[in-house]
Amino acid sequence: MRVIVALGGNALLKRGQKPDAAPQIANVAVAVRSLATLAEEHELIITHGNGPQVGVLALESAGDSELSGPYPFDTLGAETQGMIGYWILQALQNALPGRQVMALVTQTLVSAVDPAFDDPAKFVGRVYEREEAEKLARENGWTVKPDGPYWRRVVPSPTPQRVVETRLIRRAVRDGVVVVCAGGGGVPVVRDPQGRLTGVEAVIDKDLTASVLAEALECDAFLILTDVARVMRDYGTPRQSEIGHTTPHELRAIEFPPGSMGPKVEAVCRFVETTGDMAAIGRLDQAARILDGTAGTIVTPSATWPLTSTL
Ligand SMILES: Nc1ncnc2c1ncn2[C@@H]1O[C@H](COP(=O)(O)OP(=O)(O)O)[C@@H](O)[C@H]1O
Ligand SMILES: NC(=O)OP(=O)(O)O
Repeated sequence: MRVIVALGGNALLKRGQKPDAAPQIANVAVAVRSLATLAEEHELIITHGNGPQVGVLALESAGDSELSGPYPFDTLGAETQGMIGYWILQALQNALPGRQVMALVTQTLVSAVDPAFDDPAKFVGRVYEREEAEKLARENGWTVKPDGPYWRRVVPSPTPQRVVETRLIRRAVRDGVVVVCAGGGGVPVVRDPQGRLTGVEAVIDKDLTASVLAEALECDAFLILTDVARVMRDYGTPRQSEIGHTTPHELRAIEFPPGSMGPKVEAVCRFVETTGDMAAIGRLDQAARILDGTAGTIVTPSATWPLTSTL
């Protein structure tokens, strides 16, 4: 089987956790332990988020008095691909001796007139109490929005159209390479009328890009790994309950928050509706169990879809 896995940026750097390298490398190790099992049996493509990390780099660059201004978000996105891609690459190489592994700087095409440029929605950086977030927004010209009980900076997040390096990724996967790519949803770029690429100021949702890539690479399964074991109904209320096996039709009838579970649900629904294959959302350390249908929220075209066919 060909399997694509998206690792959450917040799962790699948990809300409230200090953004040092060491805890993130430890979280990568947890993810890679569960991914190595998959790589032994399947073709594997790994994407990852970068929301918390790109915010750290943005703050660093904004605080550097040597610079005439902060680095733009396309450049910061590429930096996070290098940093997180390196952590995943090394952990996979150590876990899978003899297997070829590659981490690729990847660009994702978006539309220059995407309405998302006028309505920032992608959470980046750390969480703040409301008062502090609003003060920082006034001082730095940020937009901030609530993220659960906290507040966070948001930046535009246009819809991913295509991963520029798709053909190269397909070739590497066919050659048996485990490919780490499209980190942070891919560096956002637009193509001008002459066909030239230019970066734009945005952070793309990695779950939506993973869905686009999963379709283009004809993946058989799409897993989103994050910090919750299952998607919940009535999340955050006393009535909350875990969703086990479900369909896009059932999921689309439930409202999920934008910027966190919303894009994940949209990404898995889109993949299942378009391909008729299975997708799932679950915890970072349970990849193999999620793929065999014994953990996570499993999304299939119909409720009677035979889960054992993913084995
Ligand atoms: N209905 C829901 N079920 C489960 N988790 C939810 C739901 N709605 C919102 N969430 C939140 O979504 C978070 C995962 O999204 P996010 O932090 O963006 O993940 P990541 O960065 O790992 O991709 C969970 O930690 C949880 O707080
Ligand atoms: N770019 C992106 O979707 O990052 P997160 O997974 O950290 O939100």
